[in-house]
Amino acid sequence: MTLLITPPRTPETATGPWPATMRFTAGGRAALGGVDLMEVVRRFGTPAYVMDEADVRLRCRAYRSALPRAEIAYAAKAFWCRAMAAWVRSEGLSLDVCSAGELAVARSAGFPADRIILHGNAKTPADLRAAVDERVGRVVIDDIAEINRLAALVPAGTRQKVLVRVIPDIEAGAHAAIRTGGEDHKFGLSIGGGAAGEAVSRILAQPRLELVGLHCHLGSQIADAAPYEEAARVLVEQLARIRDAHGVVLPQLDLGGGHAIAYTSGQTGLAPARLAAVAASVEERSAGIGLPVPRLTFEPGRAVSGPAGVTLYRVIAVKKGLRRTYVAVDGGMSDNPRPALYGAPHEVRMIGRASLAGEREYMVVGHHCESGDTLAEAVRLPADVRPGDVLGVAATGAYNHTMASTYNMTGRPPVVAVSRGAARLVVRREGVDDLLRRDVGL
Ligand SMILES: Cc1ncc(COP(=O)(O)O)c(C=O)c1O
Ligand SMILES: N[C@@H](CCCC[NH3+])C(=O)O
Repeated sequence: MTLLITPPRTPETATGPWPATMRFTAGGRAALGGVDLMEVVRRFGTPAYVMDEADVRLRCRAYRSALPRAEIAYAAKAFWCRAMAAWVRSEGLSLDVCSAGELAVARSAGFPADRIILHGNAKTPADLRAAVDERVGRVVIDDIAEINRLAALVPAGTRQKVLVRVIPDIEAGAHAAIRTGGEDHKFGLSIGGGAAGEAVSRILAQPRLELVGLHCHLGSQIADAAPYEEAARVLVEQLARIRDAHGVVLPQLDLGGGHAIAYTSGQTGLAPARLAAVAASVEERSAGIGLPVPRLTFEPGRAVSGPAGVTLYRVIAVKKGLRRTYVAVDGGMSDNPRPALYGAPHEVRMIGRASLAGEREYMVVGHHCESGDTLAEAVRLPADVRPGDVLGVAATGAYNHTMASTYNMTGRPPVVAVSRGAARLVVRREGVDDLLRRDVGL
């Protein structure tokens, strides 16, 4: 197969949605991680999530080199399995988990507990117990009552490090459902309303907890650095207030994640380099008010795993409707709920054969029983696209596998990792047998 030479892309220069090692060939084929994607289809079937290990690693490195003094904690909720844990661990990242389940995957892959931060607005007893038993590095307090609940689990003679999640009251994020930084959301403790201050006082009075800093998370798919600058300003001010009120200098500031990626060729993500300006402003502001510079943490999820993923589908039906032509595939909202939930756009390419038929506009839909089951609206595909063809959907490495469901008793797709010319299964396909095993009825 002759591969078209495309210049290597880095997270800073990439504007398109395809992974770093994606190569489209003149013959209509596509290769990822040096593997012909039709080979992946032959070996693992469709639908299948394919993850480009090199792209993930490149993004981890871009964060570390743009923010050398900051801690980068990958947000597991975006994409999580033991292979991913091994990649981010070996790239020196820390980890943000928000359940005992995400923590269990991390620990089973040997992820060091002291590099793990546990989040959650409603941590269950099992979440808190797992965090303490596993000795995670930090727990982020998101509720006043959680302070005593957590402290009661910490063994005598030890101390659990904690951060307090405050509400910076900044609205940012690509969709209302993924904005988390305002007063009118379920996350964090209000600064203005006094809950954040009360949490700080209570933790400082609690001998089994050690307050090490403040946390905030604004939302997700934020393409601009300005909201982070503003959040940093609010949080540094709070560090100064805590110092003045309690004589305690907190050493850490966690600014959360939410950095945008490109879902289509027209979009640009928030490159890690743009966050370097936020880090610089924290240094300046801290110096300005006589505070030692806190260690910053960033928690990117989507920006580490999202662009690395391509989902492969088989076309099942092509149907001309009143206003548009539908291309229906063998997956849909069960493996990618984002278009239905947030109106998220996606770029789609036919792979596997060349076409000289020109292009026309289609709506790519899934095979589930509802009209909102759309994968991509108004995408251009070859005019002769037909059942049996294979489509690749870009930028599906974040919040696809982790948010997948078994709607209509559809088993979840496998995850195939590609790297240096080899493909390997890292999460197997869920079959009807798996689904039936849970059904203990009759
Ligand atoms: C506390 C926290 N940190 C990090 C993230 C990761 O977000 P993203 O994948 O948008 O970077 C989230 C999810 O929005 C979150 O809730
Ligand atoms: N699930 C959302 C992101 C939520 C981030 C978690 N706080 C998405 O797919 O965009």
